[in-house]
Amino acid sequence: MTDRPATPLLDRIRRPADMKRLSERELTQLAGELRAETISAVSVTGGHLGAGLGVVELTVALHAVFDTPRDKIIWDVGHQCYPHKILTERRDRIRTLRTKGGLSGFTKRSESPYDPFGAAHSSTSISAALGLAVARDLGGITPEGIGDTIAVIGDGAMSAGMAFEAMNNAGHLKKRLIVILNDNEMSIAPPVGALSSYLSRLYAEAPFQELKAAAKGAVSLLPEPFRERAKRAKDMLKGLAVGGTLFESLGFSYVGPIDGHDMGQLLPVLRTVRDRATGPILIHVLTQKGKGYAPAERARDKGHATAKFDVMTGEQAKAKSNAPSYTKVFGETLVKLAAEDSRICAVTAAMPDGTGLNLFAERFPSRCFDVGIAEQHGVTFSAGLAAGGMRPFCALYSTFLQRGYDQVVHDVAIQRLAVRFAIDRAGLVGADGATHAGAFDIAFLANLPGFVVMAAADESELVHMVATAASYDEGPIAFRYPRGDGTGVELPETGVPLEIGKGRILRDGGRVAILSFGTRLAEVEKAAEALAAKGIAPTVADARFAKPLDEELILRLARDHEALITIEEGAVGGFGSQVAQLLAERGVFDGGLKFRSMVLPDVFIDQASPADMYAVAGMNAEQIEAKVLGVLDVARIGGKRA
Ligand SMILES: Cc1ncc(C[n+]2csc(CCOP(=O)(O)OP(=O)(O)O)c2C)c(N)n1
Ligand SMILES: CC(=O)[C@@H](O)[C@H](O)COP(=O)(O)O
Ligand SMILES: [Mg+2]
Repeated sequence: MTDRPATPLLDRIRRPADMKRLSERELTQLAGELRAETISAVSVTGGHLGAGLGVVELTVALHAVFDTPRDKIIWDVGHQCYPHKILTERRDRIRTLRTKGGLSGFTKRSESPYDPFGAAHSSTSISAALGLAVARDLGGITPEGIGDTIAVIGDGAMSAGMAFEAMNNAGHLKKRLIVILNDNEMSIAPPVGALSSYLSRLYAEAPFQELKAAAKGAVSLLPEPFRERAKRAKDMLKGLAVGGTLFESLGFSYVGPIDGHDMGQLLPVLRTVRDRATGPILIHVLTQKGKGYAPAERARDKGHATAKFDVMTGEQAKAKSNAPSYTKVFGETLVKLAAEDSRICAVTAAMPDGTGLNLFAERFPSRCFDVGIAEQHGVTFSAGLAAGGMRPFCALYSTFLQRGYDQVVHDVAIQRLAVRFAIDRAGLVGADGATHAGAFDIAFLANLPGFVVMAAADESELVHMVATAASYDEGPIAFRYPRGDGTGVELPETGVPLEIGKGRILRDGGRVAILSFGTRLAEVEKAAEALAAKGIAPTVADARFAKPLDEELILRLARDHEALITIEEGAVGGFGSQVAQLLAERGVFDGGLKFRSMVLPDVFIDQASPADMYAVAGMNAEQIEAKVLGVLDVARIGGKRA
């Protein structure tokens, strides 16, 4: 008789309550199965792999020890939450991650009661956990009740100002609050900054943990022994001499560091904290990003984000494209310009590869600054560079620039400092969904006095816009471009600065003019072809600038056409609203111009492919065509009116 293979433990776990009776050995086994399931799922969907693999044991231990969803686990950023989703009633949908109609790649309140606070932008978890803890103590009511509130925050996310604002407040309020610092010595790129060095120094070399705990009278909080990965005793002892860790100075009890892959350390620490903690406590957990999957462990980014891949080899599916990405075009163009101009420097907030500034950093390390996840600081730091006579390019994703808005207004715009904002991931981005949509920057920049706001219609235009920004010293200037590959147009050898506030006409047509701002131009062109075939050839123009507007061009289009339609990859309040304001001010509507503005709809659009998201937004070629037919009141084939 052969032994039948045991049923995987994971198959018996639908929700955390099913884990309560498992032994430490079984929980360790469960973690192994959970890791394999996470790898298998992400191999099918693509997505954030490394961060989740690093917290598999921590996820199991937290759900085994705490009583979720009454106790609230708040995953910072949320990109590490796939194992958590598998354990919290979502395993059956885990292979729909990041797809249309599927699970979000981040935590999301509307998706599950086990996600008490949604995220995707970093460093919000401690504030949210503190808010929940205070609500609990004030008698706040939620469907599941509120027990412990636990923020799990990475070493990268911990570098952001928000995390410190929250700790400052928590140390003052002295509420029972648990912060788990998941220290894997990685952000997306290797972490930078003094805090990262400080955290490194907190690791121990010798049995300093017992010594430290004894010094604080907290030995009972610590399991024996704490020697794993111990390598930094001296600095720790120095820390003790001056009154403890930074976290203790902020009013937190500090426990750790402990090995976040060892259930034998995680479980007793979490149980002790659960049973004994009174005020705010920080547990410093050491983990390895990408843990347990060799291709991720080996990768430079530790498997931070991946396309679909072959589990056996780790080989990722490659999208075929004949065109470079906008990001690469930006990075390469800036490097060329910086070779000629020693005043050009570049700033990224923890996204050197994502913004293309890795190329700049390689070539001009002393002029490239990764400030960590610190967009607010990045903006004001750039303002300082500009005030000091440099030509800073502050390269941020549109969605993360939102973090630095007051700095854009107060530190840059009001002082008319010539900071160049390179705004990547403009418009809808696809699998990252609503949290990462670059929907608002046109509106929130174009309403600022003195700001120049451009959008590239293709990658060749982007080259010219980088050159325009480099040569513009009169004040702040921004140019936006989307995630992904360009259209394949030929690239100019060098960029030629554009005339500020001047657009261009691409096709002359008849009754209707379509004025595009940004990369919807390709869809507009397709629509124009289809319309021409129906005998309604439109005029097509590329505005290039949302501010200052090309008033002459716009007024001419309005005068010479029965209808004018604007289109942009942004929310209401942006380019179309600026045009409408101009037309209203100049009395153009009094003459009966039919005006339509195609903008992102007033909803947050969930993840899907960019094309599907733009279909939801009503902005693909067919929908542009329908808009034209509708405004001209032309019946569509099939009898439908637009
Ligand atoms: C405000 C903000 N800026 C940038 C990002 C992009 N981002 C996502 S994860 C990440 C790194 C986070 O590092 P860490 O907190 O250490 O987590 P790990 O991936 O190492 O687990 C960054 C920079 C973000 N999500 N939010
Ligand atoms: C979690 C996060 O915020 C980033 O990792 C983001 O997913 C990066 O997106 P890109 O793939 O567009 O660089
Ligand atoms: Mg990290």
